[in-house]
Amino acid sequence: MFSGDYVKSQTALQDIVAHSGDATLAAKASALLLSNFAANRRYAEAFALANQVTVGLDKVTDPLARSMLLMNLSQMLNLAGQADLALRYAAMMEESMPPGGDLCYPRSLRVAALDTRGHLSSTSTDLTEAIETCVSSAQPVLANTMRLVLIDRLLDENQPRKALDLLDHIGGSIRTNAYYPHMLASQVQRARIYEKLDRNDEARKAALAAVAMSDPSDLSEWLRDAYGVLYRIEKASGHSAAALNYYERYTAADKGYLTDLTARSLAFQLSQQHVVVQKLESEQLAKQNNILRLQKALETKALETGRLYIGLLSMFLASVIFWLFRTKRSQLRFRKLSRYDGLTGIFNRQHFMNEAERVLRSMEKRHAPACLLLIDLDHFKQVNDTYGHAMGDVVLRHAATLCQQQLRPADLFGRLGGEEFGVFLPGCPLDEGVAIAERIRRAIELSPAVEDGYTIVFSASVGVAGTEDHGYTLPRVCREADASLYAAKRAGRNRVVANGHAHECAQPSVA
Ligand SMILES: Nc1nc2c(ncn2[C@@H]2O[C@H](COP(=O)(O)OP(=O)(O)OP(=O)(O)O)[C@@H](O)[C@H]2O)c(=O)[nH]1
Repeated sequence: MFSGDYVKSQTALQDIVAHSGDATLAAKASALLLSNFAANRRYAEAFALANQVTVGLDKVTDPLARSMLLMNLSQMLNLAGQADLALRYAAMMEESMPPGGDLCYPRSLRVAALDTRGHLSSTSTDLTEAIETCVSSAQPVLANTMRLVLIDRLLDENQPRKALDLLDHIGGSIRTNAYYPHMLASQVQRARIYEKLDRNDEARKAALAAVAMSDPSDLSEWLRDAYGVLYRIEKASGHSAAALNYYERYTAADKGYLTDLTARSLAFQLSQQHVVVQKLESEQLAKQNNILRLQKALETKALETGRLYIGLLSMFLASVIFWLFRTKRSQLRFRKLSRYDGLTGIFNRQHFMNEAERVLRSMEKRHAPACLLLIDLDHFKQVNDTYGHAMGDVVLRHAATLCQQQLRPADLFGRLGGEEFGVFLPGCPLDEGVAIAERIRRAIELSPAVEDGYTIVFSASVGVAGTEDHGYTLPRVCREADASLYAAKRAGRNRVVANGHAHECAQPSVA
């Protein structure tokens, strides 16, 4: 790079940045690359790299690498007219200097930034201190840079004599160091000084020397100023053609310089825009991520809540179903209790009567006959008295079973109380009813209850009444059947009586 092969040096530096794997080395290479891009007016790349380097600056701990980066950043930003930022980097560089470090660099950077800002005068302490620091730290090139700035200020302040003294003073050093920018700058300044001192021949000579040592494509302010001096001198001398020629060159150089200045500034602004856009994009991305995260959390919560609701609903439904089931079971149990006799499991009196009434209505509509049988066990008290109440229950259950065996599914059968049973035979004429009553009586007579080694022979009296004789009024039919039952009892028990007429009579027998 120092020998002027910028392309080769760029490739090498970029290779180091990308592949060295050494952060310190990469930082130093980046710093040099910044200089390289700036020197070649590749401002867009320079500022893009500057932004990149700024982001990673915290991680650069090596003092030399860090100060190289800070120095180049300060220079770059100053080049873009960003004097405040350049000052900040210069200050950072000075702060990070190890004790005994060379303060010439940060201070001269500070002066350069103050100069860009337009806050510098020939008496500024920053300027004089920077010159002293660079002289005492044996940095003649930087010391001369500061001195040339001082000469510039003296010229602006119309102190050409002082400026000339200083220029003569540093002339030897500039020639010795042979640093091209200084050689050019000192020639241009000499031309300006002589112009101010009305020493036009010397001014022309100095300006022509500056032009001669310049590259015609150079966009520096120095070349512009040299043409400016030449234009004004030729004009003052009345050399219109020469004056016009220099004026054209002056304006071209000025335009080139301003274009370059604008290019730097635009490149910087553009790079800042990229940074802003990137920041916005990453903020946007962060926001989107946040929204997605929140959405996910919300969905998870909704899912959990949904599950909870489903769980609660299921529990609620289960308890309702259970409750309904229990209620239904209780209902069924109560209905059974309210309809059936606890001992024998057949209809109780109430239910028997209700059902008999209902079926009787149906028979009446169909003009079909029906019979009512009232069955009463004979001398049942004796069974209880002889064998005990529990045995009496056995006999009652046994009697119920025997009766049921003689009945059809459509027949109604109930326990009307104590040892009395009722049978309602729908569609059954009286003679058939009597026959059934007789079968029941005989079954009871012939089937003693056997329990605990006892055989209990017992009998029953049956009263029969039919609709054919007594109509379809249940109380009446009941009354008639009861009368027949009473008749059967009075006639000696163990018999069937219908309409007051006894049927077959068997031997009364209680064991
Ligand atoms: N073991 C038992 N005995 C009952 C039950 N209900 C009523 N009894 C008894 O049945 C007997 C009925 O006696 P009574 O009304 O004098 O009639 P009976 O001894 O059968 O005489 P007749 O009907 O005139 O033949 C009483 O002793 C009652 O205590 C019952 O559920 N279980």
